[in-house]
Amino acid sequence: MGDQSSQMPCVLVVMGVSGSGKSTIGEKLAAQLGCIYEDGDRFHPASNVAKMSAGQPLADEDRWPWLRAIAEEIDRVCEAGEHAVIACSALKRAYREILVHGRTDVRIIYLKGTQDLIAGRLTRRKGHFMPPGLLESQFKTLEPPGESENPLTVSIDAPADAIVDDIVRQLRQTPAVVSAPRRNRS
Ligand SMILES: Nc1ncnc2c1ncn2[C@@H]1O[C@H](COP(=O)(O)OP(=O)(O)OP(=O)(O)O)[C@@H](O)[C@H]1O
Ligand SMILES: O=C(O)[C@H](O)[C@@H](O)[C@H](O)[C@H](O)CO
Repeated sequence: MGDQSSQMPCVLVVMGVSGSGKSTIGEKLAAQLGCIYEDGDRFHPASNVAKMSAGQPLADEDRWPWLRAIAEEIDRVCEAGEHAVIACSALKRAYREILVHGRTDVRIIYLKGTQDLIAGRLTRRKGHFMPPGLLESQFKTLEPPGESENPLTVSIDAPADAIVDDIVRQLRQTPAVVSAPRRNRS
């Protein structure tokens, strides 16, 4: 990550519903930071992609092995001393727990937008396996990250380059690591 590596977490997980811009923003962000970009979709087993392509939402059971594979990749990147931006919908808190648990050098970036805005973008998107019809279930499943997860949240209602600038500015301003748990004072 060039000069910025010292203040950047090892892995930035770009999360949000399908169509929120994870790939678009994630690729540009990685280019700006000078690190690798990885799309979480490549860790899906073929059965998951087939299910989504057929218009069926994934269940928790479908997502656990996929999330564990991404967590393994996060460990590999960090152990190798690399930096990466990884796109992963990570819709529920329990899913993010798998990606973040015990890893202090991972930061969540939440791409926040309305269903209307994203639906419009998805109907215009071409050549992607994910049908726009699954957006409603993505929003039903979504648990936006809470404060205790120390997310970096950005509005997606802006041009992609402006969103990336916003993320980089926030990364510089906020501490990467959640503060240590408070000691028991008794
Ligand atoms: N800030 C933006 N302004 C306008 N269009 C955008 C913006 N960000 C993304 N898009 C467009 O919206 C569509 C969805 O973006 P993208 O494919 O990056 O989302 P995603 O979260 O990676 O989706 P999925 O999870 O389904 O792979 C694409 O056609 C992309 O070009
Ligand atoms: O958790 C999920 O339902 C899936 O990961 C989806 O979010 C897709 O992977 C992605 O959005 C399509 O590219």
